Amino acid sequence: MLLLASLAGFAILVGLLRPIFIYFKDEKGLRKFPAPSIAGLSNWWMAVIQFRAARTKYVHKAHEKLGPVVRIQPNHVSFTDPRAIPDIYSFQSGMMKDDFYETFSGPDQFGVNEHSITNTRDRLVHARKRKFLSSAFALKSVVNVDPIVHTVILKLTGIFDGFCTYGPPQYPDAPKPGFVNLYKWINLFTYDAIGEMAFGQSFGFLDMGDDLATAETGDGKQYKTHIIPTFQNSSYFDVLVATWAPLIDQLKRFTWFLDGNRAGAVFMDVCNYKVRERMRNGKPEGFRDFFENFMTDKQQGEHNLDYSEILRESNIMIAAGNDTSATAMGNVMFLLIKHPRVMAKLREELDPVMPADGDGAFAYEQVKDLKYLKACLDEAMRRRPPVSMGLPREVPKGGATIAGHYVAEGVSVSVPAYSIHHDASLFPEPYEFRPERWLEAEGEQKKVMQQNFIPFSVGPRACIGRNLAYFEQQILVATLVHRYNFELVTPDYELPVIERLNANPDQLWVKVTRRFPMQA
Ligand code: HEM
Repeated sequence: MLLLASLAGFAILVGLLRPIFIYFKDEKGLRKFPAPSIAGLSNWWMAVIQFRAARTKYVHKAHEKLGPVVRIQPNHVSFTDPRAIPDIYSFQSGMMKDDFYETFSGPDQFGVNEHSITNTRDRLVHARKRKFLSSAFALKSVVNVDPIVHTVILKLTGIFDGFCTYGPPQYPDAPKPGFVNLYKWINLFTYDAIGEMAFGQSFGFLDMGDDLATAETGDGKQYKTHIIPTFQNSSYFDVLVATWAPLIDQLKRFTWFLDGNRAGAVFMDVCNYKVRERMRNGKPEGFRDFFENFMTDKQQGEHNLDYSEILRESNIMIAAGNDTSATAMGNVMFLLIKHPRVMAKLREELDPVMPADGDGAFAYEQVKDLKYLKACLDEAMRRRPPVSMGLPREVPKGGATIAGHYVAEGVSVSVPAYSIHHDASLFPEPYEFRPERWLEAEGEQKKVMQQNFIPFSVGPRACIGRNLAYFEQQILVATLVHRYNFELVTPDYELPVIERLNANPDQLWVKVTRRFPMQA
């Protein structure tokens, strides 16, 4: 007994002393970088700020206090010097995604552990996937689905028109009667839209007014799940666990009973159902959905992907295609409602474009070149980037010089988009929501702004869905702004951020009324 207690005591002592020993030994020369609290010594500082769903906020504060280079984990250095963007993310940097991304892998319902385009760390595997997926998201493919998305927008406007006439249902969690959670409705829209665009079949969430999705296990059992909280729980849990990247597998094994741990598998079951449904139904009539685009090339040659890969990449289309876009649209709507001057100016641009006998939903052709609309979208993604945190990359063999600082190989490095977007030397008065800055800037200033605007990241791992993201925002935001007035619960309401993987807005309760008489 005594021997056991001594062994346990010894193990605890080693567990406590090891990080201190590593810290002072400083083999990678990281002690020269300042660190907030115990971040240089232990991963607990990161774990706590992730647990609070506020990683970027605390990393940003650490930079404000300690300067442009900060050690935010024992093996992770964060940079807010803009020179670090190409040094870390460009093609030439030679950096790959680090082991943080392993948290998004694991066996699927058939026991296969296939990496997706977003989390593979293998250069060749990534290049192959990027090639067959990029045609699915090319601007031409996106524009092709405009009539399909149009019908989904009309469904949403039909529902909102009903709210304006009869009042919305009584939501028990609404802070005031007659208010609706705009962010939730936008998220129902993004699911239905990606269902149509990617698989030729909507999720049917707008019709239900709810996010209850069908899921299918590997052995064919079907069940229902609320997909929005499922995805949110899963990404919150995965990112928290990734704090201890080398221990991800063990941590997941010992936390099997937590909802967040199980949520990833449930989300995969929803994707499995969607893919199986698409395979049963065959291709949709009249247009090429993204599924067909990535299964075959332009000459109709089959890519011959195996089911695990089809499932993984479909999962990414559903996950990446929803949460970021809904976040961006929730944010821009909130910022427009908060800034009536900007809203009025945007309407001046939109009103003449919608014909008097139009159906109320903008077509892509009508909005694609509207400059003020684009400036509003960019300004919102600058102020509230949907992916705010620094995306970690691993310094390759031989080390690297980042923004003038030598960093040893194997160290994780990152640049948080939020901090770059709020650097006053790049974006004057950075906390102001002023879309005009994108139209007024000229010459060198314009170049600086464009180079340091990184909501979609840059380089080989930059967002592949950027065209789709702008397309959805342009048509939906234009339609909502043109057709409705929105009122916040109180004019001074500030929309909180809940940072899981993406920096999601909290609930956005608004009162919706029609701008024009009901016939338009
Ligand atoms: C406003 C909306 C969006 C934002 C802000 C956004 C942002 C980003 C960012 C920052 C990355 C880099 C992630 C990393 O390095 O870990 C990324 C990658 C990616 N995004 Fe998006 N995204 C958006 C919409 C979409 C959409 C609509 C899709 C497609 C359905 C999509 C698909 C992807 C994919 C597949 C990757 C991985 C690319 C690769 O590793 O080669 N995204 N996105």
